[in-house]
Order: sequence, then C-alpha cells, then structure tokens
Amino acid sequence: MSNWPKITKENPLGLDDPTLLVQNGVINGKKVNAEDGKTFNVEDPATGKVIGTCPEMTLSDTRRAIQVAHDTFKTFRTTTPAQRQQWLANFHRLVEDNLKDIARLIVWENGKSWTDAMAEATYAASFLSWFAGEALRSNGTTIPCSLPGTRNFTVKQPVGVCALLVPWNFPAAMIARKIGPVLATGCTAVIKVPSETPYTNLAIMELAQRAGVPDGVLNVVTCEANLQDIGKELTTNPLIKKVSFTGSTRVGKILAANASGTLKKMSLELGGNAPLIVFEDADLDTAVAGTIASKFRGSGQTCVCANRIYVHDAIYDKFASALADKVKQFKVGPGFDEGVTHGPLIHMRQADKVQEHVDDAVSKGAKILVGGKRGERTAYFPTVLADVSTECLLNGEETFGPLAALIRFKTEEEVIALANDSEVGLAGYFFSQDSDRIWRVAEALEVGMVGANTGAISQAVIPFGGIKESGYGKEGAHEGTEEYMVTKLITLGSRIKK
Ligand SMILES: NC(=O)c1ccc[n+]([C@@H]2O[C@H](COP(=O)([O-])OP(=O)(O)OC[C@H]3O[C@@H](n4cnc5c(N)ncnc54)[C@H](O)[C@@H]3O)[C@@H](O)[C@H]2O)c1
Ligand SMILES: O=CCCC(=O)O
Repeated sequence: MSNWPKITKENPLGLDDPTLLVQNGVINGKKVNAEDGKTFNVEDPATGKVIGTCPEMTLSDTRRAIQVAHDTFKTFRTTTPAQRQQWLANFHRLVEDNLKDIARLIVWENGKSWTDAMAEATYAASFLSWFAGEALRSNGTTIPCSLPGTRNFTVKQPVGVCALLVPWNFPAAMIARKIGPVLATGCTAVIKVPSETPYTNLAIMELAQRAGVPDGVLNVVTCEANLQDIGKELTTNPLIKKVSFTGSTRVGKILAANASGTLKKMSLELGGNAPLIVFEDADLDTAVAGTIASKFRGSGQTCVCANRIYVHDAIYDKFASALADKVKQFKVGPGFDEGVTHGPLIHMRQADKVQEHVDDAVSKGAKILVGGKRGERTAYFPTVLADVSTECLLNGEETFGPLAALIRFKTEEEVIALANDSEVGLAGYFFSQDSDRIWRVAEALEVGMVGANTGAISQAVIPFGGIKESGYGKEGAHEGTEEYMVTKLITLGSRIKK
C-alpha cells in the first residue's frame, strides 16, 4: 500500500487536517512573521524541492518571545498540577488523533520512511502521556530537624523560562520530551526549532494550543541564517533560567560556555558513539535483530545508534553474514514509497560524511559486505563493513548514518577497553547469555544507558542521557521532570515559650 498523501494546490503536503501546516513562528499564541518579513525555504531531503517557507526571525523577535514567556510565567506557575495534567492529557489525545499527519510532516521534511515516522509520532505522544502523570508527582519532602523547635520541608518549584533547542533527527519526539516537563512543572518556554524540520514542531505546537495550553506558555522561534545570534541570545539572556539542547557535542559546548555567564540550569543531550558488543555466547538471531534495531533506526541518524560494532572472533563470520543477509533486504527511497524501509539522509554533508567513513575504513583494509555507495541525492545505501580496523575515523567520531562497521575482538577485557576508549558515552549495547557477564559488562561500560540483549532502549519512562562529552542531565522518567524544577527548603520555627 502506498503511503503517498493526496496532494492538491490548497493542501500541498496532503494532510488530513491541512491547518496543521503552520508556516509561522508563535509568540503569545499568535502566528507571527519575522519583523523584517524575511523567510527561509524548507526542503524535502528526498528531492531537494521546496515544500514551504518559514519566517527568518530576528534577535528582536526572540527577545519579544522571551519577554512574553517571562511575563506568562508569573501566572502559569500558579496553575494547579491537576489543571496542567488535564492540558497534557488533552494534548496527548490530540497528538494521538493526528498521528498520521505528524508522520507525514516528518517524512516530508526529515525524510524518514513511513514506518519510522509513524514510530516516532507514537513515541512523541508517549512523552505527553508520561508527563501528564508527572504533573501530579512534583512532591516535596519533610526532613527530621536537628535544630530544636524547627521543622524542615522542601517544595518543588518550576525553574522559570526555559530555552529549548531541538534537533532535526527526531522532529516530533524531541520537542515532546522537552515541552512535556515544561508544562508538567509550570514553566514557560521559548523553543528554537530546526530550519530543516520546523513543520512537525509547529504542528505539535498548534495541537498544544488546541489542547488549551494558555497563550504565551510555549513560544516558537524559527530561523536559519540568524541561528548563531538567536542561539546566543537564548543562552545568555538573564530572563532564561534553563536551557535544554539536543544536538552535536560541538554546539553543546558553545551553548554551555554561553550559559555559564548567568549560571543557567542546563540539560545537554549530545553526540554518542555507541559501542555494540556481540560476545561468543550471544544468541545470534537476537544479536542480529538488536544490531539492526540500534544501528539503522532513522537511517542511522539517531544519537543512540550503534557506531562501533565489536564481534567476537568465534562467531564473527556467522554474525557478519547473517547481518549482511538482513541488510540486503532493506529498500532505500523516498519515505512515502511503498516498501521503503530507509529514507534519505538529512543533508548532502551527512551523506558525504558516511562516504568519508566508508572510504577511510576500506583504505585501512575493511571489506564491503553490503552497500558502500550513495543513492539519489542525500540517500546512502545501508552498509555493512567487515574487518574494520580500530584505527579508522569512525572509532573516534559517530558516523550518524547507515554504516555498520564490524570490528573483531578476542577477549572481554580487550573489548571493554576498546568500548570505553571514547570521549563520549551516551548508549552502549551488548549481547550475551551469561548472567554474570551481563552484570559485569553493564557495570563496566562508560555510558549513560545500556541495552543488554536488546538494541531498543528508548521509552518515555527511562532516564535518557549520557555521561562524558555526551552531556549531562536526563530527559524522560521522573529525572526528566526534576530537570525543570528547583528544590526550595523551608525551615519552620515555632514561637519561643516564655
Ligand atoms: N544528539 C542528537 O540527537 C543529534 C542531533 C542532531 C545532530 N547531532 C550530531 O551533530 C552532527 C551534525 O549534525 P548537524 O550538521 O545538524 O550539527 P550541528 O552541530 O550544526 O547542529 C546541531 C543542532 O544544533 C543547532 N545549532 C547549530 N549551531 C547552533 C548555535 N550556534 N546555536 C544554537 N543552536 C545551534 C542546529 O540547528 C541543529 O539543530 C551529527 O553528525 C550528529 O553527530 C546529534
Ligand atoms: O537522537 C536522539 C534521541 C533518540 C531517542 O530518543 O531514541
């Protein structure tokens, strides 16, 4: 069955609800253009065709959005948890009702396959339902006193105005993971959406408004050329009290340096370079399925994608051939095409990087088992490389593309050292049926998240985030709510007895 939407002049992206295509920023609940009227183009990565425009918002537009979020915080912080839970529950229902349109927007601007896009839309909705519950769980504590005649309490309060900088690789799920706790805790936000994928973000904002979220709580800035100035404003303006960024480690460091001037609370979900280890005692089918789930999601453009795949010498050839057989069955093409399993990459430079990593590995002795070449425009054929050396570029930086690089190892000690030899530590995976080894390796891997006998870890209920240069702070789970709150101590004395 083809997933191509029915396109007309009035409904150029073929949405069931064409009013979900919003081509404006949002300030104080109003759809706005840039103050100077400038726009930038949004393209379909599969064809390079322009699918619409968005305002090239400016520094003064951004300052206006920040002021509105600041003013709105004064009242929004006083709303009850039950009221905010209701807004989030309505919002969740509206996203569920419009999953197909959200998936269509993801395919149009990010390029994902239809199956991947539907999975992302569903994943996005799950954050709203989780954080609807979290709105009711912002409990403080009572603490036994060590000072006579006093009592200690803590209360959780919203941190204030948040700057949310979201990436293009999960245009629905990442904004949902950040605005869920903003709404649950009573914060307000200015959201800088990526120039590659603004429409999915803006459709979700439209649904938030329809769910009853008050004007001024969620404000959206769209920009392309003005990115650096706006990024700086959002991380230096004193009215902003928290910054949450998902993107590259390079940009995360710039933003953290900016934010240090006013000591903002920060969450950074940055690059990964995930090791995936297949031990000699792994169940082969589980290991192959887990590797595919981890490596090829979003055509490899996921921060938790396996990047270095270490396979024990004793099962190396069997594993390599089983993985290659599965990858040969993938179909690459525009995300709406029938049977397409993997869409194009987001940019030409992303496809160039995959080619660079393949060429480098081959020049150092790797063999191409499948793929190893580009498709139409930004597309890259899912690739399996065998006999990859530990000296290749991909050992030091994530490919962020559909390249499975198989590296041979002989001992557990050796492979743990290789896996941990990285500046980043977001996710790590391994496959083994030995329960002692499962605990030993899970505890030894220097990462924020471990998948043992699975390649799929992402859920709204888990504390998602890394260590080392993969950043700090967690998203999702109760930890993800805590990131948007501050703990205030109240010590209550009693009247002195005469
Ligand atoms: N952790 C993730 O989920 C994630 C997402 C996207 C990209 N990446 C990493 O980044 C690499 C390159 O992707 P890219 O070319 O989009 O990366 P990039 O570093 O240019 O940009 C990453 C994100 O940061 C934003 N950004 C860039 N400069 C900014 C600034 N000065 N102020 C504020 N925001 C800014 C961009 O809009 C984008 O959303 C990928 O190969 C991958 O390693 C990681
Ligand atoms: O790539 C960033 C996040 C992906 C995920 O939540 O699984």
